[in-house]
Formats: sequence, C-alpha cells, structure tokens
Amino acid sequence: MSAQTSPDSQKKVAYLGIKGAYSERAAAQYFGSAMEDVQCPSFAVILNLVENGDVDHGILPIENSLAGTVSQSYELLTDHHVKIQGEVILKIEHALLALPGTRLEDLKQVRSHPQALAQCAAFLKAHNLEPVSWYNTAGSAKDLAAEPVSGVGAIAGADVAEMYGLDVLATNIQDIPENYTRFFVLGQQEVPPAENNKTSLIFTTKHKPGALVACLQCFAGRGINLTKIESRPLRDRPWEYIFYMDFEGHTEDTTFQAAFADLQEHTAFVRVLGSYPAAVMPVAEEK
Ligand SMILES: O=C(O)C(=O)C[C@]1(C(=O)O)C=C[C@@H](O)C=C1
Repeated sequence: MSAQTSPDSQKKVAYLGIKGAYSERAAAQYFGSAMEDVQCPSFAVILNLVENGDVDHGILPIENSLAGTVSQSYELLTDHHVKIQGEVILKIEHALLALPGTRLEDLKQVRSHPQALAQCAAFLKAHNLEPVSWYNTAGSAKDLAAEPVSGVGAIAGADVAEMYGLDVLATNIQDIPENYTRFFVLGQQEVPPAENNKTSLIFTTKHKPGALVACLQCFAGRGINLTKIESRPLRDRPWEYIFYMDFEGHTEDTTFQAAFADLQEHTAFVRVLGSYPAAVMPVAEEK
C-alpha cells in the first residue's frame, strides 16, 4: 500500500491497484482532483483502512454488467462496519497489452484481475489464451513490463500501455461492447439525502414459508422500488442465505422508515449498509 502526498484538504481514497486501474478511474470520476491516492493490494485492505478511519473513503467494485457480482465485495461489506456513501458507474473497455514487438500469435497466457478475465472470456477462448489471475488489471501490465516474460500478455485499459511501456495488441476485447462496472464509495458516516437516493441493506429471513415475500412486501406495498436483489450463502449455516437489496429512497424518508420498521418484524437480522445518491449511467460517446 502506498499513499501519494498531496495537500491536507484532499480526501484520502483507498482503491485496488495502481494508476490506470479501473478502481482508480472510478475514484477519479467521483472525487476529481480532490483526492489523495492510497493504492491497495486487495479489497480486504481497503475495508480495513476505511473501518479504522485510516482513509476518508474506499472504492469497491460491486458488480459488472457482464461478469456479475463481485462476491468478495459483498462478503467484506457484511464483515466490516463501514457505510456506503455513493456509487459510480464506469464504462469498462479492455485492451490486450504485451511487451513491445510481441504479436498476438506469440501469446500463450494473459494476466489480469479475475473480473477482467471473465469479461474477456470469449476473446481469450477464440485466441486460445490461458487466463492467469493477477491482483489488478493495471498491476498485471506494470508487473509484466517490470519483469518481462515472453508469451505473456495483460488485460487493462488501452491507455495503461503507454504508462508502463507496453504495446496495445487489441482493443475493446470484452465479450460485449457495453460493459459497465458499478463501484461503491465507502466511508465511516452516513450521508444526508440528495435528489435521487438509493439504500442498500442486508438481512436474513426467519426461515419460514413466505418469509422473503413478506420482506419484499414491506417495500413493494409502499411503492418503494427494488433495484437489486442478491443472495449469498451464510458461511456458517449451510443452505441458509443472506439477502442484499438496493431500494430507491433514503433512510431519512418517512415512507422508507415505515418500510424498515415493518421489515424488522420479518427478519432475523437486518443492517443498513448506507443511503447514497444514485449514480447516473455514463453517456455513450459519439462514434
Ligand atoms: O483490476 C482493476 O483494475 C480493478 O479496479 C478491479 C475490477 C473489478 O474487480 O471489478 C474493476 C473493474 C473491472 O470490472 C475489472 C476489475
């Protein structure tokens, strides 16, 4: 982990990887220049830093429109007491990078973050390339440049090639051109309502027939829109599940408060992960 020095007024923001990583771009999209980078080797380090107040914010990828949920992120949000304060949606366009002079047909292996490898599965298969997991997209490019290995490429954003002295062999190699990752902005405190809010919460049901329907009805019956639902196994209770849900609204809205009070009657455990301003989808660039 390394922090780059900057004026005191700037927010310390922890993200996975190094300059050029998608998490760094998401952070820059959200905070602009008011940010001091705290580069982290894993998502777990980010959560620890935020929870202990060692940074102001953390950036955590939560789901990708192609590869789905980043399950480790949900597990970390369950285990750590932090608040979701915002969300960012970033368009992800992957490129295949390699050591200068390498041709596509020279490559046998490609390194990248598992999420990026999953998003480019069709390209890798079509070119008979073996995916190799790396801690971060930009990190896989930097490490390849620092310790060159022939026959190995890296998947990262195309502009990362220039940063670390690599060639771009192919661009837009994700399975579907419209590829987006949603990130949470984490902090320690709740944030006040903005114009369009969302609230994320986790709960377990009372494990009886209709329990989940009753939970959903607390919100549906009050006209509160559900925007995401996800279930994960409870690690210590096989075949029981924890539910992650995102709703439109803020915990300070009276309707939301009524729904939440009702929900507490139907759940064995419930926790609000945070209310935050909803992100806007990036506008498609003119071709
Ligand atoms: O490796 C990176 O650059 C990251 O920021 C991580 C991450 C992820 O875990 O989803 C972020 C966005 C992309 O979807 C691929 C990788």
